[in-house]
Amino acid sequence: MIEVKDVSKQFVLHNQGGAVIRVMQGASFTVQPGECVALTGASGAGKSTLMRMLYGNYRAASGSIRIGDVDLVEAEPREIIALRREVLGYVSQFLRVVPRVPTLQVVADPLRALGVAEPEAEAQARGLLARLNIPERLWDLSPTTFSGGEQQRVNIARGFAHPYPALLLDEPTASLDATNRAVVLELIEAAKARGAAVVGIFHDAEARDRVCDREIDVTGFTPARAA
Ligand SMILES: Nc1ncnc2c1ncn2[C@@H]1O[C@H](COP(=O)(O)OP(=O)(O)OP(=O)(O)O)[C@@H](O)[C@H]1O
Repeated sequence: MIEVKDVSKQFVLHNQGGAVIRVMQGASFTVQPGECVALTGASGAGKSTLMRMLYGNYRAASGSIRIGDVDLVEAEPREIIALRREVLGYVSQFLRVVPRVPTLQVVADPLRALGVAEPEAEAQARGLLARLNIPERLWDLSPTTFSGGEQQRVNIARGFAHPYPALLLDEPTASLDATNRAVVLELIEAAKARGAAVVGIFHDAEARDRVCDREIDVTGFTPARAA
């Protein structure tokens, strides 16, 4: 489902004399449906950079990243947008939303974009918000003023609303208490059970050990080591 082959990445710092920073070389791995893989490695090793390439925010310098039937290295922006709508979900650590949009709508939006009928999209959003213990009195408010943990749970509800075949998770349990952390781990396990291919960064080692089948240490892809 997710197939990364010989990916390299470098950054050119145009405002610093065109300095070139080579951060990745020869990154190759596959994630099967129903499998969860954790990206590990020391700070600065390239976990976030790899995640951004998997989501299509950064373009790899070479190699291929196949998710579904799209190669993110070659894809046109409209193909990436379609992939994100239908196939590739992403739960980032922080919620980014359009101001003044109510929470219920924030969570139901990905379903509406897929053509799911309004009552069904809203019912699904309500179910997830309740499961993630967001008080019902908050559902009609914009999440911009919510606490860090509340915002993260809204983000998780949004990311799990549609059964994406591929899912990227950036520290999905970072700001959560024990109860909500357990709910998120159950959601990840359920996604795997229905066949999602999951890649995540988990600094929460216990969570990682529970839901991940395998770890990939991205230090193995840093140019000095890979050379
Ligand atoms: N936009 C960018 N421009 C220039 N260099 C960058 C950029 N993004 C990342 N880097 C560099 O790439 C390297 C990898 O960074 P990255 O954020 O991917 O590491 P990480 O493993 O996610 O670290 P952490 O665990 O601290 O978040 C670092 O040396 C960083 O400075």
